[in-house]
Amino acid sequence: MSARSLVRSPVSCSAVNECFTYNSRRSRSFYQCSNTMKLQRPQVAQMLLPRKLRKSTRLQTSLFTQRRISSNCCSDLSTTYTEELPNYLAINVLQDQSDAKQENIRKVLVILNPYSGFRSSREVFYKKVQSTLKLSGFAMEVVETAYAGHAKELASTVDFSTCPDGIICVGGDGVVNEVLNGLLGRDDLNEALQLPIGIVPAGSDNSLVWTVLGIRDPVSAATALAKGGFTPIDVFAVKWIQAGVTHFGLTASYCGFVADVIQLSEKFRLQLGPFRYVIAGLLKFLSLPQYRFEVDYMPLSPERNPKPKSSNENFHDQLSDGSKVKRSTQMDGNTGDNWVTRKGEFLGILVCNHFCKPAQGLLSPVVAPKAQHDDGSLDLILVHGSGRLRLFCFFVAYQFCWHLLLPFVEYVKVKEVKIRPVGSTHSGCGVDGELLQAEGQPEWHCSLLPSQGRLLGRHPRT
Ligand SMILES: Nc1ncnc2c1ncn2[C@@H]1O[C@H](COP(=O)(O)OP(=O)(O)OP(=O)(O)O)[C@@H](O)[C@H]1O
Repeated sequence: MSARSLVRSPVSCSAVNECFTYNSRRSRSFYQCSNTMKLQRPQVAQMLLPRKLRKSTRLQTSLFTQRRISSNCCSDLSTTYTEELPNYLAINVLQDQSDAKQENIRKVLVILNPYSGFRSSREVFYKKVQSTLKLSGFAMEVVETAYAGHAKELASTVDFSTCPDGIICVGGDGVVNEVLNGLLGRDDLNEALQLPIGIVPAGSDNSLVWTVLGIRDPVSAATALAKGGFTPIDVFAVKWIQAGVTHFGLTASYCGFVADVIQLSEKFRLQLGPFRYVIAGLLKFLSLPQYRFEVDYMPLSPERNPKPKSSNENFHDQLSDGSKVKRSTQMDGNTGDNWVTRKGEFLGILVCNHFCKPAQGLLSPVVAPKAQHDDGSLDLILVHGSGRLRLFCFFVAYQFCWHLLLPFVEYVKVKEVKIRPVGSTHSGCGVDGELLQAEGQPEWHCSLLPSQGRLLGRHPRT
C-alpha cells in the first residue's frame, strides 16, 4: 500500500476533509471567523485520528507539520497567527508535488564525445552532472560518439519523440556544431528548429557556452539546464559556392592564420589535448605564409535594416534550394547593391556571431566586443597585411582587448560576407573549430539566419 493511502485512510470522512483541507480562496475568512475554531482545529484532528496515529502525529509533528503564518489585517483577533496543518496533509502535499514532477520529466538525448578536451567527458558527465540532471527531472538517453561525424549522424536521424526536450552535448564546440548541422540538414526542419541544444562544457575551449550563457564549468551548466529556459541564438551559414555545400555555425567563421592553426592543431590532438592550439599557433607563427584574399561584405545599415525578421519562413526561404543558402536572399530583402570589396593581403578574416570570449586564458579578452548572439548581424574583423611583427602586435593587443584600435584592423557589422582566396593561398575555412577544406579556388559565402537556434538554459543575468 502506498504511503498516500496509508495516511489518507483515517481521514476519509468528508466532514474532516471539510475542516482540514486548506482552501486558499476561503482561508482567511473561514479560519479567522472564530477564534475558538482556529484554536481547536489541531485538537479535532487528534480526536478523529486513531490512537496510534495520534501519537505518531504528535511525535512527527516537527517533521511533517506545515506551519502557515498569515498576517491578519482585518480581524480583531490577532495580527499574526499560526495554522498547523496536520502531518498527513503535508505528506499529501509532498506526494502531489512529486506527481507534478513526474509530469515535468524532460526527455533528452545526451551525446557525449569521449575525445573532447582532456578526454574527461565521461568523468565530467557521470560524476559532476548526471545526478543533478536526474534530480531535476531529466530522463536521459546517453550515447557516446564512436567516430568523428557520429554526433551529426545521431542528430540527423534521431526520432524526436524520444528526446522532445532537446539534445545535450557533452564535449566541446565541435560536437555542438555537429549536432547543429545534423539538425539543420533534416527534412523535418520545422521540428528540428524547435529542438534546443544543451551544452555541458568538457572540450578544449567551449567558447560558445561561456560567451552566450556565461558558463564555463560543468556544474554550473548542469544548474542552468536544471533551471530551464531557452536562449535564442542566430545561426550563420557558410556556403562553399562551387560545391553547393553549406555548413552552419554558432560561433565564428575564419580564414587565414587562425584556420591554419586549427588545421595544424588536429595533428597534436591526441598528445596535447587543449594545449595543441598553443603549439600549433607557435609553429604556424614561425612558418607564417602570406595570405591573399578578395573579400566582399555588405555592411549593416541600421536605418534601413534595424532588426531582421526571425520567423521560420525566413529560414525556409533561405534553405528552399535544398539546404543551400540562396544568393539572392537578403535578411531585409535588399537586392545587395551596396557591397564593399577589399582585396589584398590579410593575416586573418574573422566573421563572428557573438563576441567570442575564450574560456581558457588568463586575461579573457573578447574578439568582437560589439557582437551579440541574437542581434541579427555578423561582426567582420579584417586583419590587413602580412608578417610576423604585425601578427605579434595583433596578438599582444588582443590580450588587452586593444586589437580593434590597431590601424591595420578593420571592424564592421555586416549582413553577409564573401571570401575568395587568391593565388597560392590555401583554401580552408574554419567554422566553430572545424575546418572546411575545399579544392581549387573556392568562394565562401557567410550569411545569417537570425534567431534560428535555441540553446537550453539562460544567462544568470537574464
Ligand atoms: N569518438 C570519436 N573519435 C574521434 N573523434 C571524435 C569522436 N567523437 C567526436 N569526435 C570529433 O572530435 C572533434 C572535437 O570534439 P569537441 O569539439 O567535442 O572537443 P574539442 O575539440 O576538445 O573542444 P573545442 O571544440 O571546444 O576546442 C569533433 O570534430 C568530432 O568530430
